[in-house]
Amino acid sequence: MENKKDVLLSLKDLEISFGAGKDKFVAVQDVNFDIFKGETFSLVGESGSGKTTIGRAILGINSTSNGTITFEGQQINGKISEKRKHEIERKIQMIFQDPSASLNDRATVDYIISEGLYNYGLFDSEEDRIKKVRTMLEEVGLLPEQLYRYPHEFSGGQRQRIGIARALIMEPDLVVADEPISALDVSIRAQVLNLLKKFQREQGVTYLFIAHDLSVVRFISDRIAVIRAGRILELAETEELFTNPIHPYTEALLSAVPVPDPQLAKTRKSYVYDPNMHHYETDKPKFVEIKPGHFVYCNEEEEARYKKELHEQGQI
Ligand SMILES: Nc1ncnc2c1ncn2[C@@H]1O[C@H](COP(=O)(O)OP(=O)(O)OP(=O)(O)O)[C@@H](O)[C@H]1O
Repeated sequence: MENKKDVLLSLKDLEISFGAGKDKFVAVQDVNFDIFKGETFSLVGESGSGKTTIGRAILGINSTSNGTITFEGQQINGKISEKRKHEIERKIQMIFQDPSASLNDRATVDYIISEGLYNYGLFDSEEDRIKKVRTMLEEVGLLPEQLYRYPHEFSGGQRQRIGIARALIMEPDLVVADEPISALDVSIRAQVLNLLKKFQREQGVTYLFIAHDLSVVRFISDRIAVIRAGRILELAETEELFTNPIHPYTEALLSAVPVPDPQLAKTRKSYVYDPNMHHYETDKPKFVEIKPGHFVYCNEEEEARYKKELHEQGQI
């Protein structure tokens, strides 16, 4: 197991905008976080909050308008050499939400899983390549004899397994998993999450897991960042976020998470978040580390109030 505190990816003051002039739309701003080697870091927020935009910027698909993305200590946004770009495209892989749309339906499973191996010459001989692909198929719970089938011959869950095989065969350091289970049948979601965790244990791969639902990420994440309207509002270790949420938006999201215990469900407060309570343009909020490892986006007055409350509760 690698030291979890080694930073693999770092986003600093990241801003991503679309359009220009009066049509300019800032989709992501003030985004600051590090992802440690070997962890599962989840980015959670409602539809349109900017999760996919951040994931695509890390992969180099979206360009950034401000700030830096650093991977293995080197900046990867903005101008980078073709050689470095090629290297990163192997090291950072993506798993998509909709396995039907993301797999080429005219290609066999063998071709889909091998494509990256061909692009990077990651095999010694044809025999070696087939062996790698067969082993990977078994690793994701499919049968080696299904090698020459086409994606439409598989169920949704099996197609997602093909998508996972295609990403993991590249032995990436980071996998951006963008809502990898939300298009799947509820009954097979846990299996796919377990499969992702298995690869993490075996290969030490790091995940940036994107989801719109906190309950999905609770059991797989080491740390969670909550995003709303392009800004990260809170970031903490998973249990810390669930037991001691600080930002009112996180509290509102958590009050929507179903609680299995009916008694507990009755006593839990229900929060409604009013976005107008924050005046970001005039307040100059910052992403402040309120407790060790627990960050909240807040202005000075909120910071003082949060700290006072935590002090009174004996948390700091
Ligand atoms: N290419 C683009 N051009 C213009 N606006 C865009 C583009 N891509 C994304 N946006 C806008 O940026 C915002 C963030 O979108 P994004 O897809 O990142 O959200 P998301 O949190 O991933 O949502 P979802 O869960 O629906 O995928 C949205 O308002 C979206 O309309």
